[in-house]
Amino acid sequence: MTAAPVLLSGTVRMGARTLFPPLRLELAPGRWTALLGPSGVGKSTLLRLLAGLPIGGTFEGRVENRPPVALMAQDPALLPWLTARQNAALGARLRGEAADRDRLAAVLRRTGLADHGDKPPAALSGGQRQRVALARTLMEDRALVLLDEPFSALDARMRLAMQDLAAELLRGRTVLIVTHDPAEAARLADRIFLMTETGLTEEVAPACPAPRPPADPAVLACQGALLTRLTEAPACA
Ligand SMILES: Nc1ncnc2c1ncn2[C@@H]1O[C@H](COP(=O)(O)OP(=O)(O)OP(=O)(O)O)[C@@H](O)[C@H]1O
Repeated sequence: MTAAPVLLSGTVRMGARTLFPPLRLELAPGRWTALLGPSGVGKSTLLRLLAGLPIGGTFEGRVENRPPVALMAQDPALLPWLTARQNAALGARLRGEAADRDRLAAVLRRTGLADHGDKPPAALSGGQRQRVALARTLMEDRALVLLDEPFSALDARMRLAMQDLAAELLRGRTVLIVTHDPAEAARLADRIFLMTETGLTEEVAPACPAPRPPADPAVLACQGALLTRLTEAPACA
């Protein structure tokens, strides 16, 4: 979809504090990149910069080759006065367009929300609300898709199913997923980066095509290596 890699380079200052030193993150076109790291290190801030959204601090750097973006933020941010179905179709509504009804029905069905489409967010569980936000993201036809802990509220079985669904429906897109789950990164990503206060380091992703079986030996080995690296990384101030 995107011809050139999306490239973010630069540093962020939050008041007197440098959030992260100058770094360079390159997203391979049409591939999944995973970003892991301690809480507060700046992962969501990187996503917001890639999405072209304001951040709490000052960005000294640039984003190059940014195509149209869909962002699934950590907070589902559903509109409480709309139903689950209307929230899933919000992108089209905001653009003054009619949502593709067949696609909407299919996405709601495949996210397990077919029986919940008429409910307001307040009548949904946390995992259901997260799936509405996922459905909203999957409804968008964007070359760059940014996912901030998109499956964190889901039970193990649903998490695997939604990972498979996202891998299927986002095939060919450039995807950056922020996750605290090493197993998720090992299943889904073509490239994996660990973010610490000293910058980014690349970890080796399994070579076989994603989505990978969760018990694949290469996935388990990658998961273990990531977990070790994460437990060694210093916590953020
Ligand atoms: N709007 C803001 N104003 C001031 N500080 C902010 C703002 N947004 C984020 N920060 C600070 O920037 C730092 C990085 O936040 P960010 O949300 O990017 O971290 P993260 O790595 O995504 O964390 P987590 O894994 O907990 O989601 C944190 O110390 C946070 O408190």
